[in-house]
Amino acid sequence: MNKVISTLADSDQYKSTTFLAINADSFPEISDLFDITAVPYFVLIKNGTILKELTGADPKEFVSALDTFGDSSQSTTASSNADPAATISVANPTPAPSIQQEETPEQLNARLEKLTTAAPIMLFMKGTPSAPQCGFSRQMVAILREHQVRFGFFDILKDDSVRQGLKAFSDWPTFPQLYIGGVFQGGLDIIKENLSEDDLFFEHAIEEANSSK
Ligand SMILES: N[C@@H](CCC(=O)N[C@@H](CS)C(=O)NCC(=O)O)C(=O)O
Ligand code: FES
Repeated sequence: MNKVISTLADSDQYKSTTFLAINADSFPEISDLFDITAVPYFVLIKNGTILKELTGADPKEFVSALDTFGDSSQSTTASSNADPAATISVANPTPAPSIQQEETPEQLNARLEKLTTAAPIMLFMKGTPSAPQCGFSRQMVAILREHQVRFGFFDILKDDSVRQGLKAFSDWPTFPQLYIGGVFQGGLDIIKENLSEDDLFFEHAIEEANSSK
């Protein structure tokens, strides 16, 4: 999405749009303001009003939102994103369909597919990296930070469908859960074990994910 955003920012078509990217961890007051519970997260703002909030890495959806709301008048798009070596930002989950329209298992599956690939490395955790709600999630964040791994996250406490659905999706009953390149890697114990066998586990897993694209 970083590439998508910078391409759009450079194009003439969106020259009246301001693209801003922040590392949510460095600006907790902004993350709090937008109630960010996942990352990456995008907010479309015009004349001080939030028009749309998006999560996940879906360039088509992003451009279509821009085209729906953007016009030649002044508009601003804030995109959350991160500095290298820092935890990323934010986000409300892709909102589940409204209550009248119960989410079907297929829709949930599609949503999980998107969420698990929303960033190259995605952590599904209890709480947020800056405020983990469980020791296991806290430890996973500490390990990722110690290895200077840049990651997106999703707070499963904010969405019970994702919390329960992901257990079946990954065939793993607990959180935290780490995904690299959309591939489930394991929970805390597995990641610790992988690191004890290979200090460069993250680098290798990322390489593997890139080469199988
Ligand atoms: N040994 C586990 C620890 C994680 C764990 O036991 N998580 C529990 C308690 S936080 C959990 O997610 N339970 C299911 C749930 O809360 O939905 C690991 O390696 O990740
Ligand atoms: S929330 Fe109780 S052990 Fe994680």
